[in-house]
Amino acid sequence: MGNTDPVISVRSLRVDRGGTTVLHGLDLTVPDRQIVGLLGPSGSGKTTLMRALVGVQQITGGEVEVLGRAAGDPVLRRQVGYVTQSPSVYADLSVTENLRYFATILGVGPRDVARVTDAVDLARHARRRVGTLSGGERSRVSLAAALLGDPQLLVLDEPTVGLDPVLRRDLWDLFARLRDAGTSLLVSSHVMDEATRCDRLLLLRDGRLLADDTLPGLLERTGAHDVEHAFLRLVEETPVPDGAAAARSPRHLGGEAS
Ligand SMILES: Nc1ncnc2c1ncn2[C@@H]1O[C@H](COP(=O)(O)OP(=O)(O)OP(=O)(O)O)[C@@H](O)[C@H]1O
Repeated sequence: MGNTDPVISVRSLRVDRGGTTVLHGLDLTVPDRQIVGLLGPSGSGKTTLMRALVGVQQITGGEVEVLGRAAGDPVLRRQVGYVTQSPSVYADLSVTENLRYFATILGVGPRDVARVTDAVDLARHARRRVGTLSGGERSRVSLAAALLGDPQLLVLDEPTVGLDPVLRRDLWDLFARLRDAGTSLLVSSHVMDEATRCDRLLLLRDGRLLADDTLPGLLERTGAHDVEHAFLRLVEETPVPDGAAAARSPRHLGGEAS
């Protein structure tokens, strides 16, 4: 893979969950060494797309390529770090104990534990049990675990949810440092103002991509003054596909399997 190749390339991706189509033929790319924001309301399909990228989601159709390989290829295990929405670390172990445990699974050494502890600025809490840390500190432990294999790509599912503005800013500063050090990041959020921290944006709604653009490009194209209004304009402009209107009618509400 050359330096200018995208780190993620998705073609005609379709995913059905519980008998319902939740991703409707997505086409998108994520460039190397950028922070790409995956923005969309709750239920728009962000987690499903991320699961497909890391190879844990069964897909109905299309192709998903990550770092030049099919998503889920075992070689990608160390090259792609994935942080899910729910905590993936043990509350009753210390920061270091957690990281040593995941380092053993990945086959990396203690030097990497120290490296990632410093990267997320948790050295002073290294001996604290994770259960006693704040929400933001706990998120950083999960992120540190994802950084252990020195991944080329980080896939982060709503990492700032529930954090106060200061912690959110600190975490976005950390993402920018990781990007500057050569990592590519795909970060999902339903907080539209986090768009300002991203190099590019993917706007998702009801399992369809409304935009794949930079923030300035998106604002210019829609004539909106912020991403929230750009999103609303795109929703107004986008024709409702056949079947989608019926699927949203009250008769169908609550009838979907989960
Ligand atoms: N296991 C499942 N079975 C059936 N439908 C599911 C399942 N998991 C998710 N869905 C549905 O798929 C759609 C997309 O869900 P997904 O979790 O990908 O959205 P999201 O954008 O990540 O939402 P949030 O921001 O709330 O996490 C939703 O309509 C959801 O109800």
